[in-house]
Amino acid sequence: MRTVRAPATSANLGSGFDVFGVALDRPADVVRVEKADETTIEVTGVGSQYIPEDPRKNVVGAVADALDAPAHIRIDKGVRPSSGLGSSAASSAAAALALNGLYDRGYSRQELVPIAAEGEAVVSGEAHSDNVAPALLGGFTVARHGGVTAVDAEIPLVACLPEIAVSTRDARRVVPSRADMDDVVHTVGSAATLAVGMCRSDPELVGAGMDERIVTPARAELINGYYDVRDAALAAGATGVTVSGAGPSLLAVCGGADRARVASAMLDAFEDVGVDARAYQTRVGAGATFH
Ligand SMILES: Nc1ncnc2c1ncn2[C@@H]1O[C@H](COP(=O)(O)OP(=O)(O)O)[C@@H](O)[C@H]1O
Ligand SMILES: N[C@@H](CCOP(=O)(O)O)C(=O)O
Repeated sequence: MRTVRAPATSANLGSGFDVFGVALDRPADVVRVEKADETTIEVTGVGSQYIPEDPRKNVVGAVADALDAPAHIRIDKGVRPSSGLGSSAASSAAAALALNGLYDRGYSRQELVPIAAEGEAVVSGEAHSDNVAPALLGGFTVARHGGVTAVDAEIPLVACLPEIAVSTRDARRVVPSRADMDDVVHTVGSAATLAVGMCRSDPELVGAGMDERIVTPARAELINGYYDVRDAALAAGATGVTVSGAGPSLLAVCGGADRARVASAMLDAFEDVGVDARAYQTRVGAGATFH
């Protein structure tokens, strides 16, 4: 038997669409695997009523297939599905690491990234690895076609999750297929700033580098109160705010001393538009760990 905890993640960070990701210190999924003749799945925890236990529909079924590692898999969800916090990726990454250990497959964490990404294809139609990469490797990650680069960063964060469900599949449909060159240049400048900020653990640079004009405005439309909550977080001291993943969560970067104030400003702003929400005061954290 093997048990692995894998963290929530936030991917894109505004300017790094389908490329940048960070592991969050909390919340997390816990996945336990035992060898079996065929794969069966049990799901408990946050939002488990919305998660299929059929191995063809649950992301961990695809990961078990990819590793040729049939198992009884128990998932204790800490990351709500359809949250923009890499819920499916947390399960995929945890299952990949746990099954790799259970069956002694010997893959490195880097090698497990495309395997865990097979799980993402089950729910969003694409094997994008910008969530599973930080869930496995921790820190700030850059996922490109040639592989993944990861760096540790000390950055305080607030992830604010409203009681709205936005599926990644639907939120990918609103992404424009073309962009103006001015906006592309702006995005490159932001992305470079953000990457430097992560390497320096500088919340000002990371916040400034989240500014993006192509994908974020299209997705903001799917989140009731997005601009009010963003502005409230900025007024409370956040250095940058964007849609977390495909939404509906918002991710704010700030100095450690401002985190509680930013979290409460975001919650109040959601409440003002009649939306219940919860806020995680968190930071860039470690990747999946064995228990
Ligand atoms: N192990 C799993 N954990 C979370 N969601 C899962 C899992 N397996 C399948 N799903 C399905 O994936 C969808 C959530 O994934 P997604 O829309 O990408 O949200 P998130 O941003 O939270 O990962 C839901 O429809 C859910 O039923
Ligand atoms: N790059 C993807 C990330 C989706 O993240 P999720 O946490 O919402 O599943 C996208 O932006 O579509």
